Amino acid sequence: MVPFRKMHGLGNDFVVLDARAQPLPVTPARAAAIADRRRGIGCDQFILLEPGTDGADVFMRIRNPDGSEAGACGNATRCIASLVAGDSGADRVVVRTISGDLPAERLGDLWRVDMGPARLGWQDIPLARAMDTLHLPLEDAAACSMGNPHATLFVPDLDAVPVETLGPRLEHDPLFPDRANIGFVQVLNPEHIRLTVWERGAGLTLACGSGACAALVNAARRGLTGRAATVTLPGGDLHIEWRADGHVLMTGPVATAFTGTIDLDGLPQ
Ligand SMILES: N[C@H](CCC[C@H](N)C(=O)O)C(=O)O
Repeated sequence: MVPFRKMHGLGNDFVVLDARAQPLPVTPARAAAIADRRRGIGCDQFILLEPGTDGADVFMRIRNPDGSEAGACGNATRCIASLVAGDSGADRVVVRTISGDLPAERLGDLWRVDMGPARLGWQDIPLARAMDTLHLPLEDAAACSMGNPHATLFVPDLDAVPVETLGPRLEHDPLFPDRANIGFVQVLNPEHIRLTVWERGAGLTLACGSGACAALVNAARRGLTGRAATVTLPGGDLHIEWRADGHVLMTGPVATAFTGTIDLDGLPQ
């Protein structure tokens, strides 16, 4: 039996397994089985902690409920920073992902993460061919990478958007060879936007940290907001700042819902 921790950031929820002390046999199929909300524990992302090396306190591997691997997860980064800090009492933690190192810092009850630079080139996202990433020939979306692919659509009324039909259609559009996370944004004012995200490999979530970063960056590139704003998601608020050096800072809460144990050997290979 292996202990797990169920955490969430604004209702974007995670099952966390800790393989820092010894490796755990978690295949993509097993991660998907754990993420299943009826047959498993249930989560938007499955997180495996591996040992940190040279400058990183921990390595965070991220899987979606469909078993696919993700290069970034903002809400999980805050949760994992607080979990790792809980061991040592540290106020600063470096979380390494397959997309790079993410320094995180405690700010009272909240955690702020340097999510790295927003990448704006069409190859960075990636898109299928060379084009202006600020105006895609697909619903006039804007795209950028936060270590994972994001497209942002600007809409006048978020409540009128059929996210559950449009989301999966755009996620799988041939314009996105690696698929994409699809964010729907309503700009309330230059310091405040609303966002709902249809996540690649996960579907509709209550919050998406990297999606909030991408939404603010794309809104600022369009001149719809300044370089810092509150992003209101269905699960609550994040504060996002696109720093002058291109790095994006995300600030928000962390929570543990419960802990338990799971029999990995009982899961499909
Ligand atoms: N919930 C995460 C993003 C998961 C992204 C994943 N769905 C992908 O395939 O890139 C966040 O807070 O940033």
